[in-house]
Amino acid sequence: MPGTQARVATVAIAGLGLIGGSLAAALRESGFAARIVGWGRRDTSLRRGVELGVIDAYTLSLEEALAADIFVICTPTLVAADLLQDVLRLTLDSDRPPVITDAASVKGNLQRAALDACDGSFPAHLVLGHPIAGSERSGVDAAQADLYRDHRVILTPQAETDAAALALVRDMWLATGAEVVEMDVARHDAVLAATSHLPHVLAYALVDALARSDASEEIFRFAAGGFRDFTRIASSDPVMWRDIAIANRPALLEAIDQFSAHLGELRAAVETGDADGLHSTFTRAKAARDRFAASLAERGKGSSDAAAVGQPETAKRIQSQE
Ligand SMILES: NC(=O)C1=CN([C@@H]2O[C@H](COP(=O)(O)OP(=O)(O)OC[C@H]3O[C@@H](n4cnc5c(N)ncnc54)[C@H](O)[C@@H]3O)[C@@H](O)[C@H]2O)C=CC1
Ligand SMILES: O=C(O)C(=O)Cc1ccc(O)cc1
Repeated sequence: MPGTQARVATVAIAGLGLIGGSLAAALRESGFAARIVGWGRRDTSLRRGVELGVIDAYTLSLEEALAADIFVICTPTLVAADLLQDVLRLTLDSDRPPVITDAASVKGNLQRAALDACDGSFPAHLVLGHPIAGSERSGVDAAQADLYRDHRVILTPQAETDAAALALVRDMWLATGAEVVEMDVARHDAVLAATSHLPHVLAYALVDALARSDASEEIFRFAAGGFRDFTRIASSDPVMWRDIAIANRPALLEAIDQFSAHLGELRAAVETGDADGLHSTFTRAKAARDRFAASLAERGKGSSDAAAVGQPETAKRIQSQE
């Protein structure tokens, strides 16, 4: 941003897809960093990132990327754990390591990876994070500078976390227009298992079950808006969700089991024609969903639910900022 002093010289983004590309674009637009550099193992998305004006430059050298002030891991969840270990091993003895952070959807596996790489002590320069914003799309071409605006970002600092590192990561996300909250790692993984990972598993399961049924052609031909709304997230990237399901196994199993028990109760109500039971479940759920929709509207995410989750129809495509 012309005339504004950048908070840091360089932010390096590892994994320039939807999430990394949107962060890069937002930070460029806000002037938070003087320079945004992409890092990856192959240059395809990185070259595209420069073309789109999302990043200033890129490197395939991890050592070079680690010269940045902040190194943000935005790769799929299981890759993130391996990369985090490489990065921690390379920076542990450094006098001036970059602040390391990430955007992955599960935090427990990264916390364990960090402890493993650092002989059981949590590194002070690591701040694990998770933006609660995104969509079913992936890749740098889907990046949006306003993806995080008015959305929450969860940071999970530990007792060992350096206060200045935490403040820097907090400021980085605030510069994207997000609201930053802090949470315990286990709590994060339990809450996200229920509100994000379970719904994705259910959407994939429903679409897969119907697609494999004998009447699938007819079923999809007559599916209406409700089916489309319920199943949008089954268009999400299978690699990303495979990684999330594996990384968050205990919490996701708990969420699936609780939901299965609830579905079993609903099944019994349908079987026995328990009109009161069905009516009270649906009434409770409607009230909860209406409260949720109202709170989204209040937080200023636009007039529709679609805007709240960053659907493509509402996406502002990245314009070249060169
Ligand atoms: N898509 C979403 O709505 C959200 C995703 N997340 C998390 O953010 C992370 C990134 O997700 P997206 O941006 O959606 O995925 P994406 O597929 O759009 O981008 C991932 C990027 O990582 C790179 N990558 C893959 N394997 C790599 C490797 N071995 N080494 C280096 N780079 C590699 C890819 O080339 C790509 O540029 C994931 O951990 C995901 O769980 C978090 C919040 C929302
Ligand atoms: O597409 C959607 O509605 C999402 O739920 C986006 C999303 C995906 C993964 C996350 O960890 C957080 C948000």
